[in-house]
Amino acid sequence: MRNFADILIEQSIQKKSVFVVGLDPDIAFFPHFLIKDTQDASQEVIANAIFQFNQIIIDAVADHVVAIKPQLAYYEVYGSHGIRALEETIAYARSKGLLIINDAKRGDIGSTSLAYAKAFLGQSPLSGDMVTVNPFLGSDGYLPFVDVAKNNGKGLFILLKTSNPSSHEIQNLSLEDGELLYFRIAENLHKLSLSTKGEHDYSFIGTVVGATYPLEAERIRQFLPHCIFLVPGFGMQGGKAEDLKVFFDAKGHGALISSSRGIIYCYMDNNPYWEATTAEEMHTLIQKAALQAKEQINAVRGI
Ligand SMILES: O=c1ccn([C@@H]2O[C@H](COP(=O)(O)O)[C@@H](O)[C@H]2O)c(=O)[nH]1
Repeated sequence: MRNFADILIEQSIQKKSVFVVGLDPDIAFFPHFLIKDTQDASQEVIANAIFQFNQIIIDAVADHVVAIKPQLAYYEVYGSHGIRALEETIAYARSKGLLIINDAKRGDIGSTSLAYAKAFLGQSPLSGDMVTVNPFLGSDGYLPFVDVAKNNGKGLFILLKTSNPSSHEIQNLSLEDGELLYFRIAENLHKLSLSTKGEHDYSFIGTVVGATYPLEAERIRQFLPHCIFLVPGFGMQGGKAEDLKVFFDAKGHGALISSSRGIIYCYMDNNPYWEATTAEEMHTLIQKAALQAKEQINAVRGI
């Protein structure tokens, strides 16, 4: 049956891109034309600057990315104003034809997970197309996301092997039978993916695998042929384009590669005067960085 993975794959074929830009707005790195006084500005002023920043990025990357990935923490920190900026960003990205991955990493007891799932995959103004989900409360924590995604034609990414340096502390713990914890979660995911495959043979239930762990990714890719990988950690965290091949299937599908700071703050690179960057300069530099990243990734995919 047709599912959200079909939409994702068809859009990435049409745009010739599996690249995703993360929207992690930190006003400490905003040029002065967006905000000058970061200490005393009201939350409303900050939220307006965040939306303006995001609009510039979305305009610059829209031709080169299949989705944007707002990181919820950067909006929640400004309370209701921040959430308003997020809602405006989601609506703006949609108007440019982009898919939206809310990087929220939610997961709770079943009843609360259901509420989270409705917030991020239902009819709420916060709702995107996909959401990241923390599986560490067990299946009653993530199954509500699966149900709501299925009923609304959307998708989710369950954390498996995250990109951060200490991810091994918990995710690589050895279980009694010698299996690693993250791999046990992969076994559950595989079962779910078999019964939720779409026309392109991928489930709408994907998984997060960091670009910083290509060895693990190779094994996970073989074991989970029906799950799309969301791959953060490319760029700023050290994930390299040349290591990305193992994240894809033989057709160059099956993974979305995401970068946040490496793209959205590229105007700071080697520029001691970055605070004076103009909107036009920001647009040009970010567009160039997104195009370059897309092409590097496509080269590895053989596209
Ligand atoms: O394993 C994970 C899961 C999520 N993230 C998030 O992705 C971005 C990465 O930002 P960069 O600037 O490209 O390093 C950030 O929002 C993380 O919270 C991750 O890094 N790793």
